[in-house]
Amino acid sequence: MSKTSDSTPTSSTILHPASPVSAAQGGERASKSSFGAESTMSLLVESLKDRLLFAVPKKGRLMEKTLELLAGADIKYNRAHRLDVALVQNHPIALVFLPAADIPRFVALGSVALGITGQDVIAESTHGDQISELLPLGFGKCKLQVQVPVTGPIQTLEGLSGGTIATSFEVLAGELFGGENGLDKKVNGKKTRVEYVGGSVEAACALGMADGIVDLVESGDTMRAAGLHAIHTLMSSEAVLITSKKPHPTLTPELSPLIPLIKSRFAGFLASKRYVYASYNIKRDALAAAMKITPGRRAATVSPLDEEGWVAVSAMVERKAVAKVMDDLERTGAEDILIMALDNCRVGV
Ligand SMILES: Nc1ncnc2c1ncn2[C@@H]1O[C@H](COP(=O)(O)OP(=O)(O)OP(=O)(O)O)[C@@H](O)[C@H]1O
Ligand SMILES: O=P(O)(O)OC[C@H]1O[C@H](OP(=O)(O)OP(=O)(O)O)[C@H](O)[C@@H]1O
Repeated sequence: MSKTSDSTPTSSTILHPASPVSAAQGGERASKSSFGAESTMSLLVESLKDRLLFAVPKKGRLMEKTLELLAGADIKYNRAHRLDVALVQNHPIALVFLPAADIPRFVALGSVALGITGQDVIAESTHGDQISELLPLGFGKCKLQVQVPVTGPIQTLEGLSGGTIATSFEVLAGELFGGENGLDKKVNGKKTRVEYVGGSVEAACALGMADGIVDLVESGDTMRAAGLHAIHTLMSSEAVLITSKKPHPTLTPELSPLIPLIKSRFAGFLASKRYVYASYNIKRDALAAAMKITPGRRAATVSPLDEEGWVAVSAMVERKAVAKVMDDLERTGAEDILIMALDNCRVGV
């Protein structure tokens, strides 16, 4: 995660000044002869006025899954090369492509109405208390953990107090050790040094620069490869859809309904990836046992078969459990067990 400046962003600062565009062309690069850069930029800023601004990660792990989510929600846009703003073609929305680390500030300060970023980024941001989480998105899952060398002399949080910690999460690490209820006060009063490192944090101990680190863990491969292990978890994190707790200045009655609409579309698309649709036939006297295996999200659908004593059942089943569900159904006497992927759905949020 990179350090970010604290300047208050405005519409014009979210555009990439090196890529003048015409609003009429929906973000296509303008012909150089038609406008000066200033006028095309003011044209595009002008076109943002009647749109809901939605900040999304411009690179890294969160970007790919976010683009899938936008496609699943039928949010169509053209993004010109090197431009950090894209006008959505089928809704009054403008996408703003920003580093994940900057998105909480743009949302909290009202430069954009919606955003997608990691919960760890929000917690690290000094604007975290102004952010409202609308929907967990199920990707970007990781943990923020305190890690020390497996064979090192320090194996406890208390042992780290008064030493040196390397991290990209200065605020959260600082609070853990030096905060009002931090470890330093409880253990020995010595101040723990928190050194900011922008990347490859796991190398800090081996290079003798720190006694421990605070860093993200997803698979744990990096931690183990660096001869480290976790001794404390500060938080778990996943990507979330966020908005500001304060009413957004540009949310007109026309634009406000877009927020629940986007949330509902995202929730439905995410559910369609999490669940599959199961259908099968079973004897009525084995139905009770089968219902325990496929209770459905709300309830299963049961309909009589055109054969005495048999019923057809359909229910949504978690994709990750589907193999065992089919085994259990088979053992219960179910036949003609079919599993169908969901292209999309709406689940009510
Ligand atoms: N293994 C991981 N390493 C870093 N971030 C992860 C990991 N797994 C999930 N995440 C989530 O992704 C976010 C980083 O997203 P992304 O990579 O887009 O940010 P970035 O700033 O572009 O990357 P970088 O941290 O490399 O600069 C983290 O804040 C966290 O929420
Ligand atoms: O548990 P893992 O799956 O190994 O992932 C965790 C690693 O991923 C991130 O590093 P990143 O890949 O962003 O590179 P960086 O070290 O430059 O931040 C993070 O800083 C950890 O080092």
